Amino acid sequence: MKILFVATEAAPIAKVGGMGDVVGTLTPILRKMGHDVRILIPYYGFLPDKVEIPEKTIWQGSAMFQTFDIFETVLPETDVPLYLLGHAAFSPRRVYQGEDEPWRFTFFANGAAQFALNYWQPDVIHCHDWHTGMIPVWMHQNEDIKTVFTIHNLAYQGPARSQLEELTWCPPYMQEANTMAGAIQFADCVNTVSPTYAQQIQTPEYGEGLNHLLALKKDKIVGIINGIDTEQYNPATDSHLDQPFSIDTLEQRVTNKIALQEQVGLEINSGAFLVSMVTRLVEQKGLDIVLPILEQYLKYTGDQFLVLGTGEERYESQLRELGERYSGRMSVQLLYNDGLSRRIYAGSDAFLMPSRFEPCGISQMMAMRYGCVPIVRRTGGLVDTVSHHNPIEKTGTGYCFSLYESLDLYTSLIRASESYLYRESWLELQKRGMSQDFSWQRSAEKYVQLYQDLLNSPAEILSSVASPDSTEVIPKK
Ligand SMILES: Nc1ncnc2c1ncn2[C@@H]1O[C@H](COP(=O)(O)OP(=O)(O)O[C@H]2O[C@H](CO)[C@@H](O)[C@H](O)[C@H]2O)[C@@H](O)[C@H]1O
Repeated sequence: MKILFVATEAAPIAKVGGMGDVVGTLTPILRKMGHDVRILIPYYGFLPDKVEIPEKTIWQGSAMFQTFDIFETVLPETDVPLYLLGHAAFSPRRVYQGEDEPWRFTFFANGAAQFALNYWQPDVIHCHDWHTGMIPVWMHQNEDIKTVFTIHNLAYQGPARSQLEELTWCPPYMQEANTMAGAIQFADCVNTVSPTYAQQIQTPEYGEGLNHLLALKKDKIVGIINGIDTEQYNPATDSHLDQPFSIDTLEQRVTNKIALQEQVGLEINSGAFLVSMVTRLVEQKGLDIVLPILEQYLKYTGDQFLVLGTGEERYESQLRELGERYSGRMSVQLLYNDGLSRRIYAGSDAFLMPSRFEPCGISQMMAMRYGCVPIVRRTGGLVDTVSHHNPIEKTGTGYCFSLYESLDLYTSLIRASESYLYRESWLELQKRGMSQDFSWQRSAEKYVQLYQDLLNSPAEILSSVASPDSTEVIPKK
């Protein structure tokens, strides 16, 4: 099959969050399975620092009264052909955060559709999030190209219909309120990145205003859990670590903890319980329930707290202020740094992810792979990837709490912190996390099945792709 991934991110060269991980790690696996998979992303200003790009364009096209160039290269360390859509709008050295976002990404989607129609025609265009949401709308009546639309973040829905109409061609049959809604209505298949979240988004609590539409389209919505690149993210071979280790040499992990404490300015104390977060600092990630109890937690315990992330100013400033007051016990790293994120997974004792909602979550899987125990809220993909620790039965991989409330989070933190004192049981917990299979293989097979069903008989998608898990009871908020 010929599949074109169209997205705004692709790890390792243009990654802001988990969508980049998915695009950059799923595509090489699909190619290994024998499919001609290629990626198209915008040609951002910083890309020449990250990948070799020939000066010569391979194709020129036009969209929304503008011309654009297509350059071809290869995603580093893979054999995935990578197309870059070049235009002045993408020259700044950033992926997001411009006032021109609605225009530049609608233009990108338009250019991508032109590219697929006129230069390299795939069997399936696999679109990701609102930025590419108009592609399924425009392709709706094209019988040769099917579309899959993956929701990584339902909260960002793109320009509203009224603004869209000023930007581009909105076909008369498109009645939806914004780009994301258009994609949900017209894609041949919509998927999100975990079975639990696929169910949750059909409820008012998680539907971000689109729950009715999603419930109406439920027959074409599936949940396929994300994987991680287990070769790239392997504590036994990761060159960013001071001391590589495996499940059999877990006692050596402490060297990474000490090196991390030293690097981020925490007191060097291998016995202190070190809890970390690596995250975009946005409302989704649960900062609103962390901040009210953080000071109390630091006062009550001798634990250490570390945050790596960037995002909204209100969160950055509150964290910075607390970090200054609890210097040595709390460290706040307001930056994006892949190497440091790996050192955090390898050196911290616990990884906190108290998300308000979580389509899948990749960080908690990376944490477990590196022997860092997750403390998560039972929501979305966190339900599907982390199970609650039961020291008697010797089961579970982390600490889970249910309510989106500071008190529930606090209780869970204290419980984890106290359990850390029982070293043997903690070691077993770490090992259970490290033994989980988070590789892409099973999910990649589900995507292939989904593409194949789409090309053969669209009506059968759900019966063959949806896993039994997708009928799970939706946990209450
Ligand atoms: N400051 C920083 N420095 C270095 N690395 C950082 C970083 N901040 C974040 N990261 C990295 O970015 C990734 C975050 O991925 P997640 O899936 O956990 O969340 P995100 O909300 O971005 O993804 C969205 O899309 C993905 C993919 O579908 C879904 O899993 C998820 O639920 C959804 O919200 C991880 O690889 C993490 O290490």
